[in-house]
Amino acid sequence: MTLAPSIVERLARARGDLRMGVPVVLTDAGRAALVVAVESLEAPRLAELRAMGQPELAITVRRAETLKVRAYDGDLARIALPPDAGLDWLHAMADPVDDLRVPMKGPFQSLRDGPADLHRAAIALAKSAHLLPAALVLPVPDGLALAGRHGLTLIPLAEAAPELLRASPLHPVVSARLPMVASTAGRVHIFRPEDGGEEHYAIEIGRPDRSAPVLARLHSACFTGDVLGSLKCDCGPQLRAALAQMGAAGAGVLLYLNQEGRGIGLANKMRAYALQDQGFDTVQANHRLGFEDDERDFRLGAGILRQMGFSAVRLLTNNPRKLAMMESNGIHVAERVPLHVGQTAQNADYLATKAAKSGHLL
Ligand SMILES: Nc1nc2c(ncn2[C@@H]2O[C@H](COP(=O)(O)OP(=O)(O)OP(=O)(O)O)[C@@H](O)[C@H]2O)c(=O)[nH]1
Ligand SMILES: [Zn+2]
Repeated sequence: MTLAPSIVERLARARGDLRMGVPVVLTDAGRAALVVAVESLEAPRLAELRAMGQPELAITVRRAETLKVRAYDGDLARIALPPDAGLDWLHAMADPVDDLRVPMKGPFQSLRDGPADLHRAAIALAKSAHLLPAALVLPVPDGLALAGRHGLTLIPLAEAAPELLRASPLHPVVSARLPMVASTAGRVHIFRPEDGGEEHYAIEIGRPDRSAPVLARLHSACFTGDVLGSLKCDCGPQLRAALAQMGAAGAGVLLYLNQEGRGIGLANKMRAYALQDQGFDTVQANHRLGFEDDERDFRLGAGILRQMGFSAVRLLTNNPRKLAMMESNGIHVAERVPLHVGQTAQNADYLATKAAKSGHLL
């Protein structure tokens, strides 16, 4: 143990830096770049980056499809920043809110030479900071010296890549009894990830037998549905119905996973809702923002169940991806228990889209 922060700690710092609009230095195989998230970039830093060289805009292939930008790097596109492009142009490239009003922002000069690893890592970091997935990347000759001179966080990709790929280990923090409407025998367990990310919760009802499949639900946080009673989705009724079913059975475990908006964060989910008001469905809206349909990592649910001593579940869900992810992460799904509640006039299209495009079972 040393006083210097580890790579996991520096990655947590980098996420905080990007949210604050502070550049981060990424290095890989002798190359280096200064990276800022477009969403949090401000004019003085943009001017400084321009004065230092030729910044490149990195966006996901999803966003590139909407903008009709050529993508030569598979999952992403790199665009040379046009000489006259200012902050407004960059924000419009990242944020689809005005796409319909101002559909074409080109012509674009997509870059195809050279590796895109630093750009890819920049987008991954922006996503994990719950920002729009767009970054400005400025190649620099000596990343180490630059980071040292300005006190910037330095991330060597060779060290960071395994950390970005693995599910962060979670540690139990505390648990306490919680009598609830659904059951007076409730207990809330808090789990904290090592990577400085969101905490997740397990709500245990009764004392489920660890040697038999437990009635379980993986619930993804939905502030609008769970708390506000939104009629646009079925999350609130699903949450309450799952707890009620566990209460009636006398045993069960509900994981409340803080993966708001299928992992894109509440601000981005609200951006998706604004696009839905323009006529796009839930999947199209995510794509226009530059995200995949579902950015959640279900491995952490399996990890929490294992830590709590469960190895098999009767899973309350209509989502086949959850079944597959449980099995591939060492939790046997003995049974799928369907959970159809909370249909409203306002969420009929949303539920139909989930069945048609996301494979949800009816
Ligand atoms: N990005 C985005 N997220 C949404 C939208 N509507 C709901 N969510 C989020 O979706 C998550 C719920 O996931 P769902 O796909 O509805 O259901 P599921 O949990 O995968 O599947 P079930 O187990 O069958 O309920 C929550 O995190 C919600 O915040 C939307 O329109 N856009
Ligand atoms: Zn919801």
